[in-house]
Amino acid sequence: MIDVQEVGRTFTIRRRTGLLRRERRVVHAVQNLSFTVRAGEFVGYLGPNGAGKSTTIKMLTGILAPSSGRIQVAGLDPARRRTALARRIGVVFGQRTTLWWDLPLRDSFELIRHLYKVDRVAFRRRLDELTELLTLGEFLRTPVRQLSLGQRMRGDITAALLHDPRVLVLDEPTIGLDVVSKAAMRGFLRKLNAERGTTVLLTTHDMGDIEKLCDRVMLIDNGRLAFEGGIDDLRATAPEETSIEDVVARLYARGAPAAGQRQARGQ
Ligand SMILES: Nc1ncnc2c1ncn2[C@@H]1O[C@H](COP(=O)(O)OP(=O)(O)OP(=O)(O)O)[C@@H](O)[C@H]1O
Repeated sequence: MIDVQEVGRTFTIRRRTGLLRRERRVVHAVQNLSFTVRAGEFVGYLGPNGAGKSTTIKMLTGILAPSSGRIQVAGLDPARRRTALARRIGVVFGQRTTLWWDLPLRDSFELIRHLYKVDRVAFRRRLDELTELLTLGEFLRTPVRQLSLGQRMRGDITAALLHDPRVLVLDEPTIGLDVVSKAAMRGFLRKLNAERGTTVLLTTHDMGDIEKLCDRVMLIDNGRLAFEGGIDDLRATAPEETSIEDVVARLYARGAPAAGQRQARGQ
C-alpha cells in the first residue's frame, strides 16, 4: 500500500551572514529511505525531533515532492497525483486542524463531503457511524474553535475518514490528550484497522501508542532508516531495559547506523 524506494529530500537554506554575504546550507532531511507497508498493516514511524518523520509524511501525502527516489501510495505517485490520492488517503496532523475554525463541526464535514464528492447516503451512514464510535454527537453543532483539544482531534479523525480511505496517515494523533481520551482514540484506531482493514502509518513520540497499536515499527534518525521490526525485535535491541521508552531512547542515542550496519530488515 505504501512503497518508498531510495527516497531523498533536501532543503536548501539561504541565510544572510553580512551586508553582502549570504550563506547557503543544504539539509538532508531524508536520505536513501526505503520501506514498504502492506495493506492492512498498522505501522509506527518513530524518530527523534528533526529526524525526518514529517518530511516523509509530507512526501507520502504529496505535499512535498522527493528530491530523489520513488514513492507509491495506494498505487499512485503522491506528488504527481495529489488530487487522485486525496480520495484514497486520510491524513491527520495532530498539531494542526484541517477543520474550518469558525464553522460548526457538521458544516466542516459537509464541506469535506463536497470536496471529496462523497455520495450523500454513504456520507450520512459513515458520519453516523463515526459520530457514534468517537462520541461526537453532542458537538456536531459546536464551532471548531470552541472544542477542546480532544474533541477537535476526534473531529479531525472523522474528517479524515469520511471518504473511507484505504490508508490513514497520522502525525501525532494523541498529542496532548488525557489518559482517557488517549485510550478511547487508541481503541478506535485498533478497531478501524482490525474491522475495516484500513492501513495505518502512525508517527508518535508516545511509546504507549506504539506498544498498544503497532504490528511493526520503523525508526528514522538523521533522515535514514535506523531500525525496522516488530515490538519484540525492538525490545531485543536493548534487553537490559525494562520500558519501551528506555529501549527507544537507547536507539535514539545510538543514532542512525551507517549503511550496511542497519538493523532494518532487508536493508
Ligand atoms: N521547509 C524546510 N526547510 C528547511 N529545512 C527543513 C524544512 N522542513 C524540515 N526541515 C529540516 O529537515 C529535518 C527533518 O525535519 P522533520 O520536520 O521532517 O523532522 P521530524 O522527525 O518530523 O521532527 P519532530 O519530531 O520534531 O516533528 C530537520 O533538520 C528540519 O530542520
